[in-house]
Amino acid sequence: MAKTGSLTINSENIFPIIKKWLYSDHDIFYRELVSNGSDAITKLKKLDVMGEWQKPDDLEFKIEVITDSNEKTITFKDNGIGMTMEEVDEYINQIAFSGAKDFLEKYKDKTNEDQIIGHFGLGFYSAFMVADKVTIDTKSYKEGAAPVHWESDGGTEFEMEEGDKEEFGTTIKLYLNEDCLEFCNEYRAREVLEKYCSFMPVAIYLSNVTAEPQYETIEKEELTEKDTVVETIVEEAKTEEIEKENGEKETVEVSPAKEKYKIKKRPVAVNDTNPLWNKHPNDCSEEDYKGFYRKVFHDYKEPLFWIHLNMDYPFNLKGILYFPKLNLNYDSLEGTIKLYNNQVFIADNIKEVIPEFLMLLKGVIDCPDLPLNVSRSALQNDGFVKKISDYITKKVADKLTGMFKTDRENYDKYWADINPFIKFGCLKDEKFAEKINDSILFKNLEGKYLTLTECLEENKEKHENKVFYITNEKEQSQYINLFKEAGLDAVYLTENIDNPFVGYLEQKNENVKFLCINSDLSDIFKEEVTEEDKEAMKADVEALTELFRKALNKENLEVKVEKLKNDNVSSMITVSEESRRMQEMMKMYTMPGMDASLFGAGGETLVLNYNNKLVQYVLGHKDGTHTNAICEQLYDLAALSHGSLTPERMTGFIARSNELMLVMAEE
Ligand SMILES: Nc1ncnc2c1ncn2[C@@H]1O[C@H](COP(=O)(O)OP(=O)(O)OP(=O)(O)O)[C@@H](O)[C@H]1O
Repeated sequence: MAKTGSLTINSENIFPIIKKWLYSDHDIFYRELVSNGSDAITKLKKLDVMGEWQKPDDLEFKIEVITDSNEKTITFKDNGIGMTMEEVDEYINQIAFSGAKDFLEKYKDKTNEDQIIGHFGLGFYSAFMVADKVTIDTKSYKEGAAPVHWESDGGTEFEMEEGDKEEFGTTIKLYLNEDCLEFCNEYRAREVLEKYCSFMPVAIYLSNVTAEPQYETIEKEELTEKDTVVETIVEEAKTEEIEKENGEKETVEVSPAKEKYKIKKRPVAVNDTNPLWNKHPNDCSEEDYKGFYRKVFHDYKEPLFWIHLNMDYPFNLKGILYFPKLNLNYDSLEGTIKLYNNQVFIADNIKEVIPEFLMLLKGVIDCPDLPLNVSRSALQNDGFVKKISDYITKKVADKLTGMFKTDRENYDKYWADINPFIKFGCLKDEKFAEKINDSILFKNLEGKYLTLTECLEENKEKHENKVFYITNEKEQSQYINLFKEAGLDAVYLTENIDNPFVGYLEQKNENVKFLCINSDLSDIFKEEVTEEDKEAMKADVEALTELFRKALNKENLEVKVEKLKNDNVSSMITVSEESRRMQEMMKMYTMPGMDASLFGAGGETLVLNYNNKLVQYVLGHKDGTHTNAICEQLYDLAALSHGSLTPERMTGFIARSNELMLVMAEE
């Protein structure tokens, strides 16, 4: 007698809502049905271990996914625990369907922002998102259990009767609706299975009933009972004719006759049932880690190093985090952290669980204890989730500080790659910052990597509690040379992140001043000037200021005249530290194309070297024919070595340079 029933869900409202909910990842039913099969097998395995059931020796636990594009169906077949009729009634008719109802009630008013992590909690019912009709054929593992056939058209009414399934386990067949036919395409199926099921604990085999059968040839001794032989291939012995010493020819056998078998291609599981993160770190080789990285992230560049997370208490968490090799010019600074729940993929980069700065890394995290059937906003406020996230942060900091202490050579080597990550971490996470503080490095002019303490110590004599830094090696090359000549040191802080990071450093180290290398010319470059000298120069300074202001048509130009030790330097531009930072901020916050000088940035000073011959020439020939041109040229040269010229000034500079050369040529 067939049992029929209907659901108390109102079908008019459930489908539009659930379909909308699944709009972004409606492939998720694959994961739900495969993981139900995997759970059913895990349960049976447990019964075997407990001695309540005995696994037949020749049984291989597996899940088969069979696509049929002619019939427009997908079949999920497991040899797990199966269900009796009472169980189908309870688990499917009541629980699965009522789960759908609860879900509907809870989330019907929610928008996409409040997505449920990984969409857990709907399980079997998700089949109806893609299928018009679903059938279940199941048979419990229990002795003498009767098979059950269940079917439902549309997911609101069902029919259940005794079925004809012979082996224990469950087969679920989805008759896809017209909008979702893509899912019975074998390649699409493989793609989805690889996304969600790559590391599930039970072997998953995908097959396509409409595909041409595939074969492979094996050696005779490789044949196993599971193979289906289609043909026996007899390879004849191979012979060769050789010439004996006495000149006679002889035929010898080089390889004997042998038989090979053409067999049906052996199925290959789509998943790896024992992912590397589950193994003990001592059992994993460097090659294992690198291979796993390549396979999961399809990144041909080798990772720098990695952290194997392995925690049982107070919560269960396993995973591997890789520090990727960054190519700052081309790669966006975005990594991928894949989150799993008992080897079932949930989603990438769930920021509620994984600290934001760790998203620059690549890795996998499997945390079976995560409460995933709640919304994202609830996760954010969950104390347990916070503990997980703190644990991961701590482990990462420990790895880095450990390496700094015991393997400084490599740490120095990695610094160029890992520093954006560490700096971002310092800005984002106070606890991380605290731990990592003493392991932050600065690359100096000699290319050595120093900590802040080391840096201050080395330069104590020359510039106490001051750190000069370079933000752009090319633009600041003139200053770098001056620093080198004077035996001064500076550090490279040239990444985008360094701009906010300098602010952070100053905040943390109140007594240390951080100055951009072009912010002011240090006294070390200057000759000592007595008060009398200053008095004597005063008129010249005024004259030069006026000359340059006039020549450049810049009334407010700041001009400073210094006696620089290096008399080859004629002119330079310095930008006060405050103005430079202001400009950086402008760059970050103003619209592209907006001129930052509109906001009163500037703060430039033209420094002229009193010891330079050209400067002296200008002073001696205030009304000379070329004086104006020289003034302009000196300014442009200073601006060029400081950065760049505006398009107008560049055009003028090129024209003027040509004219000056002509003057030289005509002399
Ligand atoms: N392939 C299967 N073999 C045996 N029992 C199954 C199978 N699929 C589903 N069930 C039973 O039906 C129940 C309901 O399944 P459903 O997928 O809706 O929810 P769930 O797996 O319990 O939870 P989740 O919502 O997290 O998936 C399961 O708990 C299980 O007892």
